[in-house]
Amino acid sequence: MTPAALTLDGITKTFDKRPAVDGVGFTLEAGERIALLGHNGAGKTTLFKMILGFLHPDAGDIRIFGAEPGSAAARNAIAYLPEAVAFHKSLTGEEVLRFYARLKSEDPVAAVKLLDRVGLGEAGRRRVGGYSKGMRQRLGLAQALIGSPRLVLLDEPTSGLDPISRQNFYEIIDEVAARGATVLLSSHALTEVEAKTDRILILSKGKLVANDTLLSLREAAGLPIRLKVQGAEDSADEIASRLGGERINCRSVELLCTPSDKVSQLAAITALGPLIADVDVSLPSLDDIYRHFSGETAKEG
Ligand SMILES: Nc1ncnc2c1ncn2[C@@H]1O[C@H](COP(=O)(O)OP(=O)(O)OP(=O)(O)O)[C@@H](O)[C@H]1O
Repeated sequence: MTPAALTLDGITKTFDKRPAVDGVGFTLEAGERIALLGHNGAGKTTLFKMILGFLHPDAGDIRIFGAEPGSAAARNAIAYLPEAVAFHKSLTGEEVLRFYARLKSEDPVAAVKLLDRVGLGEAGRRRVGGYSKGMRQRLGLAQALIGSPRLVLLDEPTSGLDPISRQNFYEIIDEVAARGATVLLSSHALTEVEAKTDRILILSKGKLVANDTLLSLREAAGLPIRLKVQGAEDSADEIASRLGGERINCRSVELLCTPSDKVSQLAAITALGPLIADVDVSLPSLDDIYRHFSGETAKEG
């Protein structure tokens, strides 16, 4: 049986008697794109450092394609883009990639071609000291992709990128996953990862409080669906009295319902005919779901 890309089992790491990572376990398969979410200090970077073999867990087991963190097999499989990526300022983008290609025993010519892929083709001969934060981040991504890694760890990779660069970044992530690599990225940009990843892990105070697809997390959270009903002229009061709900401004009424009540609630709205100008249906966002799961642990804490 082929081993999973990454397996964590009961991982715990304590600093100064405070658990930074507390009994975390999950498995990632080849070709998955997974978002790791959590507040500042939730333990995301500590988890990455243990997967990379930079830190040793106090308890538990980590396997990268069956290999121990830090072993030659694990290091060959993994690529990492740290949160604050830094390169020698006097080197050009091309020189940086050639340097890392040699470190990884990979082809420097193929590595330099990655500059085009991250939109830095024209800046490749300029010194990194003159790059913007977004350009350094893209160079970091090119560095991480040298040698076609099978497990790509990205720590807040899109911070500092403008909207077009972010889009371009996720297109590259899609390509990397499509050729079978597993991508684990940490982020605070919830709306951004919502449509761009296959599965979501939420860390709260070092504990893994959610591990599922957005669809399943939405179901498990049981958060209400919001129906914003816009009335035709002067009909908001009548809509509110016939359907219930809350007037949110002079023309609109907001109703909350469960997923199973949605269709019957929409039918009741439609039955009001000319009183209704428009209906807007909002499912709980990843923001709502994130707050739901991380809030539960905060209460327990
Ligand atoms: N070397 C260290 N020594 C002592 N405490 C540490 C060390 N590294 C991390 N911590 C603590 O462990 C906890 C988790 O930190 P970590 O950097 O993993 O969080 P994070 O989720 O990556 O946060 P952020 O989103 O702010 O980057 C924090 O309370 C942090 O202060």
